[in-house]
Amino acid sequence: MSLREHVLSLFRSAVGTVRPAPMLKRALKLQGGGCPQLLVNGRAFPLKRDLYLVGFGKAVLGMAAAAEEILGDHLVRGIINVPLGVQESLQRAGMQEMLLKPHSRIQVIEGAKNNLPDPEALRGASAIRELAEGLAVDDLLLVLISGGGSALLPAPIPPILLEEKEKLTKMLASRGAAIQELNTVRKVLSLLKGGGLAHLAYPAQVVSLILSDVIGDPLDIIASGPTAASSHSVQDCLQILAKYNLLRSLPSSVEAVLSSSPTKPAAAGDFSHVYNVIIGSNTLALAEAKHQAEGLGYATLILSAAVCGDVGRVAVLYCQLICLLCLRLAGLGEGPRGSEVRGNLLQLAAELDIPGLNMAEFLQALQGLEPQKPVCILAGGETTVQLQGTGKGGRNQELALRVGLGLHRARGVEASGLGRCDVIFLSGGTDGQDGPTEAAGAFCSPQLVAEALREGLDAETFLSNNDSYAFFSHFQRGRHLLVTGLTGTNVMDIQLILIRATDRS
Ligand SMILES: Nc1ncnc2c1ncn2[C@@H]1O[C@H](COP(=O)(O)OP(=O)(O)OP(=O)(O)O)[C@@H](O)[C@H]1O
Ligand SMILES: O=C(O)[C@H](O)CO
Repeated sequence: MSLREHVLSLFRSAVGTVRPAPMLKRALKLQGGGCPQLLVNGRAFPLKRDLYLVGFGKAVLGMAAAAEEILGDHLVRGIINVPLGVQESLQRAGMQEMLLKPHSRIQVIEGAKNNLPDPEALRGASAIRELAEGLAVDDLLLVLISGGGSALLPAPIPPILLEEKEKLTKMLASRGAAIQELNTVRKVLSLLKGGGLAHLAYPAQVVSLILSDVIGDPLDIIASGPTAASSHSVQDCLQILAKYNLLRSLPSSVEAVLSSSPTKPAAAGDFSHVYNVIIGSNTLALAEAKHQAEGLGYATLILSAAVCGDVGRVAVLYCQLICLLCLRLAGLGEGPRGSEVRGNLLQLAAELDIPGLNMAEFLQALQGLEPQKPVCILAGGETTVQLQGTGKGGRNQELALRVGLGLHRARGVEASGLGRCDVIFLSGGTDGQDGPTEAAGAFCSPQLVAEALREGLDAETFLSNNDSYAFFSHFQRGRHLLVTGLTGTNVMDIQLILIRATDRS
């Protein structure tokens, strides 16, 4: 198999493991018989009375279909809020397994056009709220949560109006607020976020199955943590509003809610009736790909599942890493060039401040890999692109093109080692859609930019207009685009590097 076939198969296996059906089957089991119980990650919850289901998020339809299959007649009723048009697109894509059966007990409400809260999402949130409020002590509420859940579960605290909350969210996002900041504000202004849903469901047992689309898998940030204890207070919210210069332009309704909010977050003890479990994440996807890569004979290491920061700087990090791996395979890793590249990597890691990444330890682990084996490095996370141009692209295609350009330049450096290795780099969105394009991402090699120049395509010109999709669609008629179609899941993005010594026989 070629490197290209390997890299595609590894990406597919990473995504496959966090698809709704396999994920739900791993996490959730039903033990029937006289005293039926639900086993969630091995923990038993007796089904004493009624079992209900609610859910909200972009991947929740497939999760609900898989859950209903497992729960069968034990499920009394369910309500899920999912993105507008998702049933039709899954139908069109032939993904029947992600759709509910005709006589499903789960009601589907579609809303949140363009990932923004709207009256439909509000209607769905009210229905979920009513269901939760009506639960009794021996009931069990299964909650399915995935990315996009914040917009799909709007419940502004009165007198805040939906439009006011939407406007505030939009302003924060357009001023560059990170998801952690955005959701810290959302939690304080909502009846259901920040643990609100879990409170309303009390005294029923609440079990939440969560697909994480946030770096580090923070329970209180993913979909704004409707069943998680919030670690933030109203002061944190005020600080964020001040940072983005919004304190003076707040509607009076928001001011009223902020001034009457409790100053301390709820105690963890208030959540003793709740079991939150992450059933899918970037970390899990990378672990599966690692397992597969080892099976294919690669010496494999995971760099991090939290790679974030400016796409340009992240591209430099990957280029330097590839250069180091090539030097190593060429037996030049310990020379002056190797030391220089290691120094660059330590500096870049410090600058990017990737949560949990210890670059010195990673470099140490690299040295311990079997020297003759081909190498596979896995990573994941979400970069940021500051749009300068008017072109079409996504952060994964932009990253792949930038890495291609960096490797092209590095090939010119004496004793780079790149000429002695076959290299492939892939970056892809696990949801199957990178930005507003039909591709999930793209791959590159050190030869890509030179080959494109021969076709009259200048990578730098495309990059300066954020036009990575146009570049990859034209180059070799799209051969380097990663096209998977919608996958029905989302655990951010994945990057894969495969390197082996060039066969000179
Ligand atoms: N022309 C472009 N070139 C590069 N990146 C782009 C371009 N246009 C949009 N983007 C990036 O694409 C991202 C939005 O796309 P996408 O919907 O895949 O991501 P998202 O909003 O994080 O949603 P999800 O979490 O569901 O993947 C933004 O981060 C934006 O910066
Ligand atoms: O819904 C949200 O808040 C984001 O997708 C993060 O989970």
